[in-house]
Parts: sequence; C-alpha cells; structure tokens
Amino acid sequence: MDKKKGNLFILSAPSGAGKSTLYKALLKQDQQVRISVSHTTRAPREGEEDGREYFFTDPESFLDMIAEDAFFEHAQVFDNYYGTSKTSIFNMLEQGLDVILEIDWQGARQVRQLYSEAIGIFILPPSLKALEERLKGRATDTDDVIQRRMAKAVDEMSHYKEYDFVIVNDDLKDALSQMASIFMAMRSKTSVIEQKHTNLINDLLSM
Ligand SMILES: Nc1nc2c(ncn2[C@@H]2O[C@H](COP(=O)(O)OP(=O)(O)O)[C@@H](O)[C@H]2O)c(=O)[nH]1
Ligand SMILES: Nc1ncnc2c1ncn2[C@@H]1O[C@H](COP(=O)(O)OP(=O)(O)O)[C@@H](O)[C@H]1O
Repeated sequence: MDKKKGNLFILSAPSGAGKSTLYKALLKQDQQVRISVSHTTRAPREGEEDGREYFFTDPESFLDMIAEDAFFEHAQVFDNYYGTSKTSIFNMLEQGLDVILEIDWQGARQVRQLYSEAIGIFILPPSLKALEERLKGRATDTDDVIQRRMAKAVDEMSHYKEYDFVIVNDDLKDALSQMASIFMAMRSKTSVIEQKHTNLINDLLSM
C-alpha cells in the first residue's frame, strides 16, 4: 500500500486498560482523528450501537467477507471474529485524516506487514489489580468472562515491545496528553509532510 496523507495508528491493550476511554477523549479534542469501526461477531454490549462501536455481524457474513477479501486484517479474539474492512480506512487516510485501529496484537502484526508506516501504541494498566478493578467497574461482563479477560491480558501485554510507543494509563489526564502528543508529533514526520505538502516543497525547491 502506498504512503497516504494521514497517519495510521494501531492502538492495542489488554481489555479494560482504557483504550476506548482514551481514543474517545482524543476524538473529542482532535478534529483530525477518526476511529475505524471494525466488524465483529460478538454480541453488542448495553449502550453499544451497530455502526458506532462495531458493525455487529453474524459468523456466516463475516466468513463471506473474508472470502471476498474485504478485510485489511482480521483475527479471532476470545471466541469471536474481529476485522477491519478495507473501505473503513483508505478513504479517510487519503483525505489526510489520522485513523486509529483499535485491534489486538495479531491484527497489529498483519497491519505492519501491509503498511510499514503504521504507528503502534500500546496501553498498559498501572497494575493487574487496577486492570481487574476496571473490568469489574465497567460492569459489562460476567465474573467468568472477567477471569478469562484477565488470563488473556498477560498474553496480550507480552507483545508491548512490538509497538513504537507505550502509555501507562494511570492518571487518565496524563495518559491522554501523552497520546495527543504522539499524534501531533507524527504529523511533522518528514515523510508525512512530503505527502501532504508536495506542491509547497516543489515550489520552495524550484529556484
Ligand atoms: N485484529 C482485530 N482485533 C480487534 C478488532 N476490533 C477489536 N479488536 C480487539 O478485540 C479485543 C476484544 O474487543 P472487545 O470485545 O470490544 O472488548 P474490549 O477489549 O473490552 O474493548 C480487543 O483486544 C480489541 O483490540 C479488529 O478489527 N481486528
Ligand atoms: N486512567 C483511568 N483511571 C481509572 N479508570 C479508568 C482509566 N481509564 C479507563 N478507566 C475505566 O476503566 C474501564 C475500562 O476502560 P475501557 O476504556 O472500556 O477499556 P478497553 O477499551 O481497553 O477495554 C472503564 O470503566 C473506564 O472508565
């Protein structure tokens, strides 16, 4: 895939570390950022809307989409399929918008292979105890599911080194300001400026 005008960010973390809280806060304060809405076969949680948090899909339709090569990446997480459709990101990147993929480490590996410019950010909780408390506090899962998510958390966290940046989400305000700074800094990368301001650079160097 060619380099696009916008930046592609991969955001990963164990469940409950605060990915959704952070990206939602960033979207509110930064008009240049968009989130990619994934497809999933998991059931919607209370308050979730089809097309907003996810496109909620049945397994048969998901497999059809895999066969049609409609996904940029997809993975099985817990007992469900999750995937990023190609259409959900390309147009936005072309327009110069920054796009966040909230995906797990398996998806992140696929994305890096397809698009080496993707910037990886990993969110860590301040402790396992805090992680468990956040999962319980969210009150969207049963105890059984929470225990499975905790077991999976250690596996997910073992991949943090594959990412360019790590944010420890202890104080939410601090974590958000770190995330916002990373987005800002990446917009000044030479390769991004070259894509976005090609005419300007040509003009400046034309004499
Ligand atoms: N590979 C991949 N992973 C995804 C995608 N969408 C969500 N995930 C991951 O699936 C896992 C479970 O997500 P979810 O059921 O929403 O629970 P959450 O972790 O509490 O947000 C998380 O690790 C997400 O990052 C996707 O499109 N592709
Ligand atoms: N820095 C933080 N301090 C305290 N609670 C937090 C913090 N960040 C997120 N939370 C809370 O933790 C819970 C899990 O956060 P969420 O964003 O849903 O995680 P994820 O999307 O990674 O699964 C939510 O109830 C959220 O309000």
